[in-house]
Amino acid sequence: MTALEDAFRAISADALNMVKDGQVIGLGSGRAAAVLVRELASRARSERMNITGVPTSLQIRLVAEECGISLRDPGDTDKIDIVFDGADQVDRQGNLIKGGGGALLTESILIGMADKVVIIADESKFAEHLDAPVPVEVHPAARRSAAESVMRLGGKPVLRLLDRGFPLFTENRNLVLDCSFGTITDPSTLRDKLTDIPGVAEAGIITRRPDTTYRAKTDGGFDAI
Ligand SMILES: O=C(CO)[C@H](O)[C@H](O)COP(=O)(O)O
Repeated sequence: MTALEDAFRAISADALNMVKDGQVIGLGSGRAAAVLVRELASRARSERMNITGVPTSLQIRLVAEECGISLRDPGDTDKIDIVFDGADQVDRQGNLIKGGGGALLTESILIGMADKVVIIADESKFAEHLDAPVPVEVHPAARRSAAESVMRLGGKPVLRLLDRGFPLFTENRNLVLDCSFGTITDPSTLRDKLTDIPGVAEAGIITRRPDTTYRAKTDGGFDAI
């Protein structure tokens, strides 16, 4: 196990102190979320807590199923007690870039319905301002028109491809444009402009400030903001 995985496990142990019996828990996607989900399952078992997980992707659903967490579909849920998720970048104000795994639409929906948002990211993801490419989920019929609109906003869109040049399709059968804007000084306005583009299902900028943000350190330690 790497020091970073140690840090994710230590963070999970701390973060799971927030979870109470009977709660509905949003399960984010990615590596940090996968560590937390495994810890959640073992905590729920050892403390005999009855927890319902709501997965943000098939990736995390598979992890949760393997651990025996009982699950509910996002579409059957209107309220989540706590969502635990990762992030691709975190700025000083707590704005996030998400969608590195292509699960941005459901992640954003769960963050929107959660009472509490907890983010776990390694220290390389923290920056003064957001400047990483913004994943933008687009309907295939808007592949070109949405890319043109992104360019008019000053962005450089790149269609996300898998190995051998095959395009990535999200679980919603959409495409992802990874859009570079340089330094993003006004994430909220950029998010609004991107989500206004016809055919855009979601933009991977989250402006809801997390209740807790954990920073995993490469020496195995962590801190919380
Ligand atoms: O937004 C996401 C998936 O769409 C992930 O939360 C994000 O990519 C971070 O993943 P990891 O913990 O593997 O670095």
